[in-house]
Amino acid sequence: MASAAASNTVEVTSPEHFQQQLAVDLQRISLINFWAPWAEPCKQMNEVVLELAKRHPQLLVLNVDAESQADISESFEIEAVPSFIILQGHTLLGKIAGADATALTEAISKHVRTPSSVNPQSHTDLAPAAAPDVAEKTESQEELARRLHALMQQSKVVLFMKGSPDAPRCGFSRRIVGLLKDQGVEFSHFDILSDESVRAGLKVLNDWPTFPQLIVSGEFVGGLDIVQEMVENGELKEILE
Ligand SMILES: N[C@@H](CCC(=O)N[C@@H](CS)C(=O)NCC(=O)O)C(=O)O
Repeated sequence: MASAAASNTVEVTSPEHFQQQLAVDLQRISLINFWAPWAEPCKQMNEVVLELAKRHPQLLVLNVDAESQADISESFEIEAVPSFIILQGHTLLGKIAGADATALTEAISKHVRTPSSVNPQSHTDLAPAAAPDVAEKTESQEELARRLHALMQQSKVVLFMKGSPDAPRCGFSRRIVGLLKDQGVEFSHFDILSDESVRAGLKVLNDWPTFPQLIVSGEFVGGLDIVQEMVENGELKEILE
């Protein structure tokens, strides 16, 4: 990583290396920073992590390149970068998804300063990144379907992705943005990480389990692989005419 590392910071090079680092002291609190070199929000959070490492010398900071260390990312169910895991030994204390510097700083202060008050949680106890609000809970299936159709028709080309075109939070989303920009396609976007109902609903509506999802004239076209193929065989240009 570009920033000068603090002495309690380690760049993880393999799952074995990761395990070795944790095993040195199972009482120690560690902060795992899942990041990617291409993601703008990670650059900003890497600075926050560096400051936290300096402020708390007893903390172990493990920087994990989420894509090159995919096995580690999968074992913590990391869906997007940046994401942070706080452990004591192998015990999960917390998970923070997204570039939320305040939440990360507060969580680290809590666990590092008062280790005896730590209340370990299991994976299932963890609050989701964004708790569903009341509107989400009370939205009926019909209302959600209407909202999804409206979102899919907000402009001729709509990209449902993780993050935004300027700050994608998944490599697949980053690549489709690059493809569309290379082709000079104008599009609007929706960050599915901001709305769990939209994320789940679109998978069902479009019968497609992943993101990105590209919509043209209100119709589902495909994910990254399909769009890549359509760029190569000229079909994307045809449907945009
Ligand atoms: N091969 C797929 C790759 C997309 C993919 O695997 N996306 C995953 C990771 S970003 C996903 O959306 N998983 C479901 C989810 O996160 O809700 C494509 O062509 O678009």
